[in-house]
Amino acid sequence: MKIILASSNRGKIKEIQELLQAEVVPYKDILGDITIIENGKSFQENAMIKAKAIFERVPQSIVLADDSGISVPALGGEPGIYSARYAGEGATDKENLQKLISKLQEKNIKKTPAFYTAAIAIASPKGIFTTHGWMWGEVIDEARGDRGFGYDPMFIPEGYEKTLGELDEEVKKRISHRAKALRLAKIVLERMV
Ligand SMILES: O=c1nc[nH]c2c1ncn2[C@H]1C[C@H](O)[C@@H](COP(=O)(O)OP(=O)(O)OP(=O)(O)O)O1
Ligand SMILES: [Mg+2]
Repeated sequence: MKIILASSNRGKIKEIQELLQAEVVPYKDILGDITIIENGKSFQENAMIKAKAIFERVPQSIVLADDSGISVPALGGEPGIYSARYAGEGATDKENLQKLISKLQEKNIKKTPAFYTAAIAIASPKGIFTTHGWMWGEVIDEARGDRGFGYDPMFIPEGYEKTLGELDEEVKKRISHRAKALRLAKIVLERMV
């Protein structure tokens, strides 16, 4: 079964290709660049917007989208659904990470609880389905290590002492928000054939 991935984030594409035991093709390989406006009010809405935008252009296919981000309760839940544009529209991963580090530093917070959320949407001829996954841990006021992507160098998962930038990639594959949401998505995909 071929799955079209409605994402242009390389870190996500790599993780999803490794986690789903199926042929996963990024939409850009089929359709080229498309601008999708993520103006939903939740991770779930944004995942559905992305999945539908690609499905409309390739009907009869199976399209999977991921909308995700990190939330810090001590900062009122920031950046949440705005994670990709925290440092402004078109900001890089490094700029967003630096902005979150600066916010913690401004408040003299060295370490505070945080969680990642992933919403997966699957658009298919059988309808649209969504799943979620979460990963709890803490964020720190500096970046350590260069594994993973996005906010990973400042995120320490619960039960560990190192950041996802430092930990073996196998750890993230086992416990991440995306891994958990994809485990549920696989159950949906099994019923597509
Ligand atoms: O496991 C993760 N490890 C580190 N950072 C992460 C992770 N998961 C999401 N994030 C961050 C990256 C980005 O700042 C935002 C996702 O934003 P989001 O709109 O879903 O993705 P995106 O714009 O990068 O790619 P696309 O929409 O094409 O899938 O949250
Ligand atoms: Mg996005």
